[in-house]
Amino acid sequence: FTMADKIEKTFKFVVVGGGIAGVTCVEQLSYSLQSADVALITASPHIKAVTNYKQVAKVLEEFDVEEQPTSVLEEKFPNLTVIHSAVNTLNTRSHLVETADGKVYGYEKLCICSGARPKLLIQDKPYVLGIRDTDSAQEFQKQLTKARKIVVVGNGGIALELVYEVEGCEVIWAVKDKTIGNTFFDAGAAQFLIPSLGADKPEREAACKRTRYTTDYPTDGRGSGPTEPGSALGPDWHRGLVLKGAEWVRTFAKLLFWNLILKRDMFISVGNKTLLTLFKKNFSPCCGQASRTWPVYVLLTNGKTFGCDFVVSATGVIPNTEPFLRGNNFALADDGGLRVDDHMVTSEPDVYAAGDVCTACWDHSPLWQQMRLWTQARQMGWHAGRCMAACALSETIELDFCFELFSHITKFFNYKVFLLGKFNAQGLGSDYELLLRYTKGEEYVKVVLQGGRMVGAVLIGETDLEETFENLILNQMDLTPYGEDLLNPNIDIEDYFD
Ligand SMILES: Cc1cc2nc3c(=O)[nH]c(=O)nc-3n(C[C@H](O)[C@H](O)[C@H](O)COP(=O)(O)OP(=O)(O)OC[C@H]3O[C@@H](n4cnc5c(N)ncnc54)[C@H](O)[C@@H]3O)c2cc1C
Ligand SMILES: NC(=O)c1ccc[n+]([C@@H]2O[C@H](COP(=O)([O-])OP(=O)(O)OC[C@H]3O[C@@H](n4cnc5c(N)ncnc54)[C@H](O)[C@@H]3O)[C@@H](O)[C@H]2O)c1
Repeated sequence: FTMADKIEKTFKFVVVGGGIAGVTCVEQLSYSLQSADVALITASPHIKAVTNYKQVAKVLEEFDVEEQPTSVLEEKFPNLTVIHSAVNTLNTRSHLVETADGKVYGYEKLCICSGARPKLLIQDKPYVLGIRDTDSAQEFQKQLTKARKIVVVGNGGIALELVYEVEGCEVIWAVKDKTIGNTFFDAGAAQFLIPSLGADKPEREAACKRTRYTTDYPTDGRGSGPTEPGSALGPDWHRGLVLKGAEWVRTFAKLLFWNLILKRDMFISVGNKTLLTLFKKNFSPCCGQASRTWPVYVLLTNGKTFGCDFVVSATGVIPNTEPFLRGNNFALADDGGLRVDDHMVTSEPDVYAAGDVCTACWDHSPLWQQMRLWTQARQMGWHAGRCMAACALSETIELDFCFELFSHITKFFNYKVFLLGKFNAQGLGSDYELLLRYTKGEEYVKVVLQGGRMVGAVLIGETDLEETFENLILNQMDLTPYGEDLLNPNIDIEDYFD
């Protein structure tokens, strides 16, 4: 039998993936073309839905994210069919997909929203864990309840959240960069945040304008199996998970500033007895743990060795492209994502992609960059849905305004964080100026100026400057006459520009 002999049904639109990108795309399609047959094929039994969406300013947005049963979507959109299975094969020439249960579906237009998975330094379960979906977060939590010491490798969003949240367990944080949080922060912002690592956490968390991740009901292992990745966790994923180690005492993360480079070949994971013995002979004890043996040892490139219960590899993501590549001719970007143009179209005819699986390869606005984030997954899914519908109706649409300016609202170490534009002067070379305002423990404000115009900003704490700064970046006003008054706390900057 060929795939074509087994076709169950042909849909006008098929979307693969029940994460934020796929669900937003499906909603957009089902809403714009109510008579069109739409199918959502997803490996995970639940979908991620955006709720309480709020536009904070012109591009800054916030929303909650709920894990919902797929029936909620089907009830809302009568033209939608949800198929619970993973896509195993795609044939772009015949416009067919085959799922893990052997069923074949035809499509006129397809959107791939299969997300990404952790880029683990080494595959060695249960000693090396990645965190992506509900199952992997629960596995981490389970292992942590028995752990006395863990090693966290990586310096991005997940590592930052973990070293702050984990309690009752010693944390060795292996950072290869000179400062912490390098995917979001420069050295100044890192310096501002570091004292929070050693401080007691506040009893009540500060109210925070950020997207929130919730599950409606207790997670009980209904999640997808190991070969079927679930949707990515998102903001506040650790809320509701007790992240306590075995000793049940509050210790603070140990920040080891040794400028480590942890390369795959230097990273020794030991389930292997020979290595363990060999290793123990040369093992130079540290942190007063001389007499203990550990399930796994980690050798860092600075020559230090640490024993621990397990390692968290929080070292970025790899787009989930594999099932779609065989036999097709997709152009891939350097980061492994499916290359898409400004209409979210891949290099294969009638195939679109959105969210973490794709790489935005259009000419970006000078103030936007792709980061694999919740907000961008929503924006791309929405834009892909609009483009697919417009194409079916022979209409043309422009790239949406949200891609004009990068914006991200989040929270680290219990501080509100707003990132705008070229917040770390990305790609500006040396042709920029920085203005800084720093009040220890309260706020960190950084403005990036180029040619007297604001091109980026980092706001940490309760600054209330986000809307004004977003405006100043979007309108590209010459700010030279205001000089350093721009950040003068005694001047109400909003009145200034009204
Ligand atoms: C721990 C953690 C914390 C995060 N925190 C934040 C944050 O605070 N702020 C923020 O902006 N972003 C955050 N992110 C990033 C954010 O979650 C992702 O960028 C976003 O969820 C990506 O959405 P997506 O729809 O592209 O992919 P995913 O959410 O990964 O969804 C992919 C979907 O595709 C399905 N799928 C995969 N392969 C197949 C297949 N072959 N066939 C059928 N279905 C398939 C999966 O089951 C899943 O439903 C975080 C990520 C993690 C892991
Ligand atoms: N609050 C938020 O916005 C938030 C929170 C968590 C996760 N996320 C997103 O979720 C995704 C996954 O998070 P993540 O933290 O794994 O990825 P990330 O891309 O944010 O960070 C990866 C980190 O790993 C480091 N790294 C890479 N290879 C390494 C190696 N061999 N040795 C040591 N360090 C190495 C990088 O320098 C970088 O600091 C990202 O897209 C991230 O943006 C966002």
